[in-house]
Amino acid sequence: MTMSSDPVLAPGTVIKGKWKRSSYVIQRLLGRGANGTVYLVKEAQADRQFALKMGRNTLDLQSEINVLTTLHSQGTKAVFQKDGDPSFLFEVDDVVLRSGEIPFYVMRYIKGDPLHRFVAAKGAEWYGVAGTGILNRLAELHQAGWVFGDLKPQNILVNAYGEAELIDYGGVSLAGRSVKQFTEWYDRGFWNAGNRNADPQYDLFAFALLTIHILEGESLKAAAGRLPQLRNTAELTVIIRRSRVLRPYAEWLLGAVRGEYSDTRAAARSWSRLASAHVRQSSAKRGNPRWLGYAFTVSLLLLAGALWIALR
Ligand SMILES: Nc1ncnc2c1ncn2[C@@H]1O[C@H](COP(=O)(O)OP(=O)(O)OP(=O)(O)O)[C@@H](O)[C@H]1O
Repeated sequence: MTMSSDPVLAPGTVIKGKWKRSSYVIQRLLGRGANGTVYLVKEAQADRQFALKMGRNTLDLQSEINVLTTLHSQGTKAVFQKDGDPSFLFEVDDVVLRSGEIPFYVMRYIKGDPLHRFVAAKGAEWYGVAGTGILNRLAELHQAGWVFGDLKPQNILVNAYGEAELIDYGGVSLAGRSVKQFTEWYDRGFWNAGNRNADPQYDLFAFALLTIHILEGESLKAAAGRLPQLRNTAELTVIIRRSRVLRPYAEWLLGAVRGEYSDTRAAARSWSRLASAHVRQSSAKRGNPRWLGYAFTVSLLLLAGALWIALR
């Protein structure tokens, strides 16, 4: 939700932290959402670029900043560190603007497209690669005792190689608490498939629904429009079983919709196997050169390697 009373700061505006005294120059708007406005910025004294997220008022963003700071201090390394890159959370401070004192945080700038746009541009086959990255990120969070909550295409940025990063930690909850923020279509409660307690299965359900939405959007739209009492796992099972495009992932999706996975890391591994098998099969069917299939497999292996390095 964007408020018209919430003006976008112009390029060239300098944001100077009240406490830490660092200055950042706004280069352009990256996006706006319910919790804040995100800008591409450059350090005033150096050339490094970051993304800077600013709340609209004193209270906005505070809980998101608290979660990020805790994750950071817990050393949830794989979530926050990519080899050579600065940590995801770079700095937290307040800025004094005409509208009052506003909290902001500075994070790694992720060059990529939201998941749905990435798939629209590259083709459905690439969904498998991006999905592996998403599930690995979720596995890291779950292992650290957190649940992402509001998984949606806009909260996932994917680069040209299919590497996916989660952004927007505003919906993250400690496992065992209630989910703070969710998007109806991906929400277990909306589909009468379980409660809104933050558990790893909640995120895996959301991932499954996200997959159905991106690859089989019309069927999901029709089912979501039915009366609440008609929305259930049986309905989702029919969509999954009938869909040609979902077929490579059908068994995996059914498991996630039914809440059967107790270990996100194992679920990510089995997804990754399905994704590479699917790519190999479809490139063989189309008579594509074998290297094309290998290119996907290499992308998956690179993701796995990066993850292994990050977790060491
Ligand atoms: N680290 C980042 N690197 C690049 N772009 C980013 C980054 N963080 C956010 N963005 C962009 O800014 C947009 C808004 O960010 P974000 O989703 O964090 O805001 P929000 O207010 O929490 O949104 P929502 O209403 O979805 O909860 C994103 O959709 C994305 O396009």
